Amino acid sequence: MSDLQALKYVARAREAEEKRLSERRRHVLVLILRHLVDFGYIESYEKLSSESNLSLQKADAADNMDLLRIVQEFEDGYELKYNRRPKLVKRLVDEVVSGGGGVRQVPAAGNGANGKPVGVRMPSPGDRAPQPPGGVLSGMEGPPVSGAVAAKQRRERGALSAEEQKKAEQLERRQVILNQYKAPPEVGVQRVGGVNVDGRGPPSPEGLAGMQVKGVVYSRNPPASSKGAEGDDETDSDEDFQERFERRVLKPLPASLQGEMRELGAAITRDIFTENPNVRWEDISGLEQAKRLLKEAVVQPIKYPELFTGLLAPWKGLLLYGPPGTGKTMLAKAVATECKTTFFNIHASTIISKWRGDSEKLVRVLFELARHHAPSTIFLDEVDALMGARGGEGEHEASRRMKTELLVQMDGLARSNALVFVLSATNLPWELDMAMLRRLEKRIYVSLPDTGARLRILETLLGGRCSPEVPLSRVAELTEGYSGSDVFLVAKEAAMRPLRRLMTKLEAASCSSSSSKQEEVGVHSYGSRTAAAPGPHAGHKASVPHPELGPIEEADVQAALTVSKASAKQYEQKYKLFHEEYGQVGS
Ligand SMILES: Nc1ncnc2c1ncn2[C@@H]1O[C@H](COP(=O)(O)OP(=O)(O)OP(=O)(O)O)[C@@H](O)[C@H]1O
Repeated sequence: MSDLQALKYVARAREAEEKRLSERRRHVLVLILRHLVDFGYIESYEKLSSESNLSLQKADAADNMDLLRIVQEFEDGYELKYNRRPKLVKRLVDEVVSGGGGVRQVPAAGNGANGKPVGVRMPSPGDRAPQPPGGVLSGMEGPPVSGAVAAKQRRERGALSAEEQKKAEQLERRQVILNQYKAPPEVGVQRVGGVNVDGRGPPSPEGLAGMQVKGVVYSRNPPASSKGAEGDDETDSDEDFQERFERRVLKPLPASLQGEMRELGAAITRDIFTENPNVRWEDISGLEQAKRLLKEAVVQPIKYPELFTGLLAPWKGLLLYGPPGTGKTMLAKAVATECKTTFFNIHASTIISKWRGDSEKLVRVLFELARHHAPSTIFLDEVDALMGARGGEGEHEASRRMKTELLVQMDGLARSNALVFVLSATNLPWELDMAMLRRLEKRIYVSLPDTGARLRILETLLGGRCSPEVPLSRVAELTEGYSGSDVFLVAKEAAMRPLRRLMTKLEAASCSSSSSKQEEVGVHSYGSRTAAAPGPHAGHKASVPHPELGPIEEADVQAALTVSKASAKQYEQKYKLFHEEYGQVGS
């Protein structure tokens, strides 16, 4: 097998394993959601649902499957195998644990004194290790891990035969492996969104309003960020996207985010792309070099991290700059569609207006979340609005602090190995703060489209709608200086014209039909009151033939060209100058 194939194989295997893990995590969450609803813990359901972006409308426990049944089957299977009931839950307060060598007092966890959150306890040597991946039932294979601890103690006392010794070593190795799967403290199911889900605490009666508990009819809206993800018409690629999204976002917020920071974290999570933006590289006409560079900078380092190390470590800050409407946002969306990263779509206004005064904290939380959900891309659209030159007249103190924080976070990224990229876009690159520009080390010029790219946009939009006489290549030449968005407007204007002609015909036809209807009704009503029955055209327009939408003619395109002008030409020179001075690549 060649090195390249081997790398591909490793990358694919890693992806498959990640996929399995994410699916299992998702299944557990769905089962918990179902359990909460079945037992009336509606507030807890709501919290978990919004935190995990899952709802029972989207996925439910399979028939005859619920958490209680799984636990019962596990207990029964365990008992059958080891002749005793498994211990599933341990009390954390003043519990007396009998270990191999005596009696030990477990301190109450999370009382504030030890700084640990409530309900989370650091592992101690006597703990039973968590089950390995593969589901609760597969965890039954092999003796319980506490056996490894006991064996170790006996071995230390020299009380083991050679064979027992070997077995003990195997058990220890197994424990080490199992420990690798130990859930980080924040993943504990004992507290979800600050709510106990261990069956204690009363269900909230008001939370039950509007909710049919069995077979859930959940009347409230799902969280905004999950809207659209539940559509029926998802294609395969959308499912892939959704799966990737869930793989990252189902992870609860990091435990380090507490109180106010947790709220900010939840707000930012809503800015993660939950729907597939569905922009493929091939949807973007031209800009071949920009596409290639983006792939090289973001896609490949994630796919082949082994190759992008040391000197070849990926760029962490990227800037797309160029005239408005040239496809910068499209490029970013293609990154979101095609790259397997969590995509934080951050508009300058999200950080500035919504969080006035809190922007600095928001930036910190944003980067923390991006690391938490890595590999991630933070897309900062209109980055000039966020990171204009500092120290300007009338600059607000809060804005200055936010900018400094952004720079600090960018520095942190550059130093770390976390696969987090900052992809930013601007129409006004010369207004960017110099320190920020320096940190956006890969600067990609997204220029006005050339003739070939304009022709491709026109063909994509108008192909099949135009009469064969329309010379699209000539139109492409005539639109020199137009941005992709300007070309789109020309195409739209041209396509509107046959529609207007059709509308005129339809209106005329419906006028003549209603006047003939009036005439008929009039004749009857003048004749006799009882004969005023509707005529053949009354009440519907069945006899009016529907004119067809004709093709776009050359005159339509000419007319469209006279009303849609190039909007972005005036700054072309300025972009070129900036590109020569600071840009690294043309497109
Ligand atoms: N290269 C392109 N290929 C196909 N369509 C394009 C291209 N460039 C622009 N367009 C069209 O123009 C529209 C606007 O593009 P986009 O929003 O990506 O531009 P932008 O550079 O981000 O603009 P702004 O800087 O004003 O935000 C797109 O929705 C698309 O219809």
